[in-house]
Amino acid sequence: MKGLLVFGRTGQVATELARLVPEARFLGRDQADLTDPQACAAAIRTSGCAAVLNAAAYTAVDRAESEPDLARAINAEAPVAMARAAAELGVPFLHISTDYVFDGSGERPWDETDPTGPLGVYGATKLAGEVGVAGAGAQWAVMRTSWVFSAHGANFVKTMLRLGAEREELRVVADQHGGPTPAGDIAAACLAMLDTMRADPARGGIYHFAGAPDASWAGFAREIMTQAGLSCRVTEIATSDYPTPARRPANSRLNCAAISRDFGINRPDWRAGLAKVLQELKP
Ligand SMILES: NC(=O)C1=CN([C@@H]2O[C@H](COP(=O)(O)OP(=O)(O)OC[C@H]3O[C@@H](n4cnc5c(N)ncnc54)[C@H](OP(=O)(O)O)[C@@H]3O)[C@@H](O)[C@H]2O)C=CC1
Ligand SMILES: Cc1cn([C@H]2C[C@H](O)[C@@H](COP(=O)(O)OP(=O)(O)O[C@H]3O[C@@H](C)C(=O)[C@@H](O)[C@H]3O)O2)c(=O)[nH]c1=O
Ligand SMILES: [Mg+2]
Repeated sequence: MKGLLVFGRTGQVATELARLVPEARFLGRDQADLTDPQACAAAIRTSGCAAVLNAAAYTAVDRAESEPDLARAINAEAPVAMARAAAELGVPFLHISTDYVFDGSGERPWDETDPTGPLGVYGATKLAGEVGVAGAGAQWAVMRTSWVFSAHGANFVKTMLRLGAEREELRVVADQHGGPTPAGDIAAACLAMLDTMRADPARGGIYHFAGAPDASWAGFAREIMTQAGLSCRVTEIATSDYPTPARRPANSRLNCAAISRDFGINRPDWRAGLAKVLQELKP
C-alpha cells in the first residue's frame, strides 16, 4: 500500500506488516517515541501519508500495573494525538486494541457494542485510547484483537516452546477463554480494512477480529506442544492457582461477525497459523 505510515517497526504486527507492504514507512521508537504524543502527531503532519496505522503499544500486561502513567501515555495519549493529526491531514487512521477492555464476565462472545470494563491498567489504558481515537475527528477504525502470536517478539507460543523444552509438566490456566490470533492475519486484515476505508470515507468504527476456534490458554498450550512434538504435559489449573499482578478476563471471546459482514474479513484458523509459525521457527 503506497503512502501508508505505520507506528511500530519491531513488534509482532509491525514485523508482519513489513513483510506484506515493505513499501510502507515504519517508524520505530527512535523516529517516533510514543511517550511523546506531540512528536507522533508531528511525524504524521509532515509525512504526506495517505493512511496511518498504529501498531505500537505498551503490551506488558503485568508490568503496566506498576507503570500506569507510562502505559497511559503510550496506549492512550499517543494514539489520540495521532488520530487528531490524521484528521488534520484528512487521512484514515487505524488503531489496534484488545479483548482486555472487557471484564470477562459470562460466556457469550463479546459484541463491539457490549459494555467494557477493563480489569487492569493495560486494558484501561487501551480503552482510553479507543475512546480518544473515536472522538478525535478523523476517519477512524479500531480493530480489537486477542492473544497475538508470531515467530517474532514475546508471546505465549514462544514462552510455551521455551518452557516446554525444559520441563516435563506445565501448569496452565484453563478458565480463561479466547481466540489466539496470528500476527500475520492481523496485518493482512488491517490492510484490507484500510483499503476499504480509503475507498469509502464513511467506513470505520470498532471491529472485533480473532482467530478461531476459541480455546483456553491450556488448550492453546496443548496444541503448541502437540504441533511442536514436545512431550511436556499440560496440566489444567484455575486462574486462582496462577497469581499475577494484573487480573485477566475469563471470557475473552470476541464475536467477529461484524468485520466479516462489513469488510469481508473472516476469522483465521489459529491452528494453521501456529503450524506456519512453528515452521518459521525451525532451525
Ligand atoms: N500482544 C498481544 O497479545 C496483543 C496485542 N494487541 C494489540 O495489538 C497491537 C500490536 O501488538 P504487538 O505487535 O503484539 O506488540 P508487541 O508487544 O510485539 O510490540 C509493541 C511495539 O510497540 C513499540 N513500542 C512500545 N513502546 C513504545 C514507545 N514508547 N515508542 C515507540 N514504540 C513503542 C515496540 O517498540 P520496541 O521494540 O522499541 O519496544 C514494539 O514495536 C497493540 O496495539 C496491542 O495492544 C491486542 C491484543 C493482544
Ligand atoms: C507462562 C504461563 C502463563 N500462564 C497463564 C497466565 C495468563 O493467564 C495466560 C497467558 O499468559 P501471557 O503472559 O502470555 O498473557 P498476557 O500477556 O496477558 O496476554 C495478553 O497480552 C495482551 C497484550 C493482550 O492484549 C491480550 O490479548 C493477551 O494476549 O497464561 C499459565 O497459566 N501458565 C504458565 O506457565
Ligand atoms: Mg504478555
